[in-house]
Amino acid sequence: MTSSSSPGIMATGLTKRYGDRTVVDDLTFTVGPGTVTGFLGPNGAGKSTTMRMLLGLDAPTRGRATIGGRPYAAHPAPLQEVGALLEARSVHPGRSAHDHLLALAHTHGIPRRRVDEVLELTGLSGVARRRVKGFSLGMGQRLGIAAALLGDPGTVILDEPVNGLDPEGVLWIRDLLKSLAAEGRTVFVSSHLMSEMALTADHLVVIGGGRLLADTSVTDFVRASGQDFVTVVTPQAARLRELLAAPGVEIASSGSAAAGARASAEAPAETLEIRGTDAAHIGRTAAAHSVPLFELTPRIASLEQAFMALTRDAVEYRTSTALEGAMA
Ligand SMILES: Nc1ncnc2c1ncn2[C@@H]1O[C@H](COP(=O)(O)OP(=O)(O)OP(=O)(O)O)[C@@H](O)[C@H]1O
Repeated sequence: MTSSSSPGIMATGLTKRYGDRTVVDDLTFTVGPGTVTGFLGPNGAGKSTTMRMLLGLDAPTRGRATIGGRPYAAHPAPLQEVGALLEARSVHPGRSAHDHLLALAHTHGIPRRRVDEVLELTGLSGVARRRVKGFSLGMGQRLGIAAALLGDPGTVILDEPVNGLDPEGVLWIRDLLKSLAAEGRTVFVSSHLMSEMALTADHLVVIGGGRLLADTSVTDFVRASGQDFVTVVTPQAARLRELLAAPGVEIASSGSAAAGARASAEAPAETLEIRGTDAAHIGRTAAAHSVPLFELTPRIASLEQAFMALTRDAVEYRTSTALEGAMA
């Protein structure tokens, strides 16, 4: 990383009104270096608008945003300080990926060799001479990320970078973001995909209806929501209930016998949802008393549930598609 050490992103009372609608409402948060910070919110929550204000593309109605201690526009070489991928990209369709990046490098005083480096980094070397016009959504997304990284910036701001990527691309983005953070960069990445953020981010800034709902670590976010549970399938549900009974432990039965998880000589297996204790304790207790378990699964989907619980009132609109997307 060539740029100065990165003191992060700071939003103070950031507010945006369109007419009489307040779409970003008095947001104050900081994003520190060395970790991936997820910017979560349902569709229409104001994530893109906030990112555009951070990047000086929209003027705040009120409040202030700085990156590395200054407003974006005050950086003499912004591309070397902040790399951004926003939803709307402008790439000349007749140009090749290589030429697009080279033009960008020239304009911003970035050495030519950096073009090949970012092409390599984003897996585009093999298609670098092809016209962007023929690129898939995923390839276009990779090109956008290549452009964001061209200036070797200390801060990276990416709006929904996994949109349009296939599973391999999603995995690649996850690893890339983590390695950028491990190099000490500030990484701020928006998503409405909770499960993806659970795997990628260490810290979360959550908004709904333009307001800050949470600014916390992923672990604390889930823990605070009280939505964690463990799924257990056992043919000795009654016995396991007795053994696990303790203050704060809640055991619910889904009632259904798990098809295919039935041992011929035993009672039908029952599926239990257990809250207030963890999988390790349940597994040890069951083993110590020879209670067979056919399944013991900590539910990491709890980030979805925590998020849904938190944003339920703040969701501006929902369609079944948006909801399915949010649960993916
Ligand atoms: N130029 C604009 N004029 C009027 N309203 C706008 C404008 N830009 C955004 N909005 C509104 O502001 C709200 C927040 O939009 P924004 O795109 O920031 O949300 P988001 O969280 O990024 O959602 P998504 O994931 O759907 O992009 C939406 O209701 C949107 O319609």
